[in-house]
Amino acid sequence: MSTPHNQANKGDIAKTVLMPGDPLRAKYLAETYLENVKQFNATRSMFGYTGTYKGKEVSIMGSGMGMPSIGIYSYELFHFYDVENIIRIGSCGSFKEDVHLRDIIIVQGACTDSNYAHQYELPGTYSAISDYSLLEKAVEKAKEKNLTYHVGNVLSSDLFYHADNKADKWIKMGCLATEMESYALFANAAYAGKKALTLLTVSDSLVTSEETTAEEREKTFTAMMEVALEIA
Ligand SMILES: O=P(O)(O)O[C@H]1O[C@H](CO)[C@@H](O)[C@H]1O
Ligand SMILES: O=c1cc[nH]c(=O)[nH]1
Repeated sequence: MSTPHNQANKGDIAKTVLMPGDPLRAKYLAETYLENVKQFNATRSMFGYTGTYKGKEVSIMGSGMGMPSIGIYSYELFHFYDVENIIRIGSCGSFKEDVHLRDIIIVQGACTDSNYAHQYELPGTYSAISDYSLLEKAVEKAKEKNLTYHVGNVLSSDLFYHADNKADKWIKMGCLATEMESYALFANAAYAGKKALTLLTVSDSLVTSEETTAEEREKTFTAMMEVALEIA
């Protein structure tokens, strides 16, 4: 079998998939950390790999940028490839003075400016949250590794470049940072009865305007990658 976006056969993909937005971050992770690696997807250059980490089977696949993109890939993984857990490993822009470059955010919930949940025709507003068992494991691992981490709410935005800066209102509501995928991932997991979590590394700050390079975002957010691999 295959889908329009994934050339894997059923059985090629592990029960747990780590998903960076950047397919080159997926390639870097697979090449750096996995043993017995097999590439299962290259359609649209959205690279996907399965291998073992400390003897445990795990897959890594890019999600692309934004909710429509992760919406497609995660839907297919959950519904057509029997994937049980997806752990997004992404970058984000900090909203807070005390959330510094390279800190880790373990995402508890995601707010959004998108209408992704409109499809469910709910009689209200859907709150997208991560799976608590995965979140708890990530917190324990981050503590064990003595990492600087924050747990909380983020904004999943349709926008990277905002015509009008409305961040202040999200900051007032307690969002720690902005990224572009978690709300759709959590909603897809809930709809499929599966589990999802997002780990983020702060790549830039909307407070101080500090930023990391594209290459740093691809290859150096290893603390987050290692937490994800350890709990997979
Ligand atoms: O680094 P990734 O995982 O792609 O995540 C963030 O980076 C992209 C924007 O540069 C968006 O996808 C955003 O969510
Ligand atoms: O979506 C994102 C990701 C990183 N930095 C941002 O400002 N936004």
